[in-house]
Amino acid sequence: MKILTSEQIRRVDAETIKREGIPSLELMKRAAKAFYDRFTERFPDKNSPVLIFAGVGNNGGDGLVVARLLNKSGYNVKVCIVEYSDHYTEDCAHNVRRIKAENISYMKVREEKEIPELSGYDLLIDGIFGTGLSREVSGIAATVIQRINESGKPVISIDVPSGLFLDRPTSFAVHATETITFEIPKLALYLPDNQAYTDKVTIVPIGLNKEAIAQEASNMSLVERCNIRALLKPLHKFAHKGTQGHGLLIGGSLGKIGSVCLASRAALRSGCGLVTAFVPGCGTSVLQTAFPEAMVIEDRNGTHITSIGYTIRPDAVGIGVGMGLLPETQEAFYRFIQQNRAPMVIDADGLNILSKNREWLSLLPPDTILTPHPKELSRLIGEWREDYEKIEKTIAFAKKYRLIVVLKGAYTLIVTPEHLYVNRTGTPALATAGSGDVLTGIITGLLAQGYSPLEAAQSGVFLHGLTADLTAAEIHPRSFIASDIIDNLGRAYFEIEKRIR
Ligand SMILES: NC(=O)C1=CN([C@@H]2O[C@H](COP(=O)(O)OP(=O)(O)OC[C@H]3O[C@@H](n4cnc5c(N)ncnc54)[C@H](OP(=O)(O)O)[C@@H]3O)[C@@H](O)[C@H]2O)[C@@H](O)CC1
Ligand SMILES: Nc1ncnc2c1ncn2[C@@H]1O[C@H](COP(=O)(O)OP(=O)(O)O)[C@@H](O)[C@H]1O
Ligand SMILES: [K+]
Repeated sequence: MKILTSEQIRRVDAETIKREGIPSLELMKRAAKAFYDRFTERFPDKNSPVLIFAGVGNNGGDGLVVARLLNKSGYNVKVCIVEYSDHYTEDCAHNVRRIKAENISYMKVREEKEIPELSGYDLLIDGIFGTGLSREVSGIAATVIQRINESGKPVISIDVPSGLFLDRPTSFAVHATETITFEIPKLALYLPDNQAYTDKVTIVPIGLNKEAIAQEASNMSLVERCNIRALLKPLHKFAHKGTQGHGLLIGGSLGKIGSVCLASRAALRSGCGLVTAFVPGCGTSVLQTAFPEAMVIEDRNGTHITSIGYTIRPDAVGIGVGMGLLPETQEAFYRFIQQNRAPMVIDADGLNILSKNREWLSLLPPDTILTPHPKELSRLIGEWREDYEKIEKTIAFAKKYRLIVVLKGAYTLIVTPEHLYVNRTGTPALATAGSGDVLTGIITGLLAQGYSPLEAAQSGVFLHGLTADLTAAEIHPRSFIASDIIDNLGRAYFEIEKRIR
């Protein structure tokens, strides 16, 4: 699904009206109905008092239609029109007349003293500003937003938390508990700098014209289940371990052998036929005991890697987890990347070694995958002031070295020289030791099976997060551990392959 800018969304909106020959009011109704359906599913208790804030633009118009729908189905709703301007859009003005005609209780707020007391409401719906926001919020709209945020009430935002800019940093906006956004994903909803404003995000279709969306060029998109489903290879009847790829995981040091165990197990569970772990001597018996399916090659040194040599021919390599930064290990890493030509994933200490020796970055074959968390990324590309700058710098870095950067986070970003992908699977359950090692293993396993680096990065990140989504009801997110990701990879495959009508 393409991520578009507010300008593009406005064009799709206008094109939908034109191409489908529908009045703009009809599109507003569709949007409000989509919001209403999701809202009533989440909040079925009709007795809970709901206050709807509506601005004077089309976001406010949506809010008013939502008020009408809720009122009609018996919800206890009141409307607060935040009159930050006298210029109502036509569709908003029409719906003000409709709520009057339908006797829905409403008030207009132009100054602070007119803002109603919020303590009597259970839920707030925010329809003050949407994609039309063009400047910092000030005046009465800012005061209302401040009150909403101070109320501590659950706030469900229509389309966008009011005040959130779609294309630049935001310093003040509604703190939404949930945003129900219309059909087109907006990048700002997925950026960590905006976490105070955007908690849960739900995308609802509103029947925008498909060709109008297709016409808009974008180098940003969401990774979706259907994309991953389409790229998964069939498992042939005559498959054998030799046809399913051989993954090699290189890493570990005394006290950090667990990381290679996790990565190797994850690689095998991702479906490759063979997995070998290359570890210092201290890791051999640990690996062979904890994970008998793996083969092990040991470094001549006991405690850390000093020289990476083997006679096997792996189809893909994952290097760096738990490896440490000792000078001999750095040397071994350098010699290895100079001669390795198998597709490669670099994580953890592999990334830290690269940030200490940036000139080595140009030795990496094109499409090598780096999987930094934000701290590791900053060591590679330097600090950033805000997310948009971070993304710009990451794209420049990916272009310069022709790499794929998997920037891990609540929403992991997959950055290639040409495109930015946003992954939405995963929960805070994944904020647990070793979860990144598992991701490295999964991506290595997928690469070994012959997926392209971009496919492996996308599907690896998607599968990894999906395990947490699927187990949310049975493994409490607090007690979920990295091995649970591995144990549920098969389930994630089932989910992706499931036919959906
Ligand atoms: N996507 C779709 O296809 C569909 C979209 N729909 C809905 O339309 C919403 C977009 O509506 P919208 O364009 O009327 O803008 P909205 O956000 O209501 O703002 C209103 C006006 O406020 C102004 N303004 C801006 N910043 C300001 C500020 N800081 N302080 C004060 N004023 C400020 C600015 O006007 P200006 O003053 O710049 O002339 C702006 O036009 C969208 O989010 C969705 O809910 C659905 O109905 C149908 C399908
Ligand atoms: N709140 C969250 N929501 C979704 N995914 C998360 C969240 N926190 C962490 N993750 C995921 O968990 C993994 C953590 O990786 P990393 O920080 O390298 O952990 P470790 O070093 O312990 O292995 C990443 O894939 C990241 O995207
Ligand atoms: K809003």
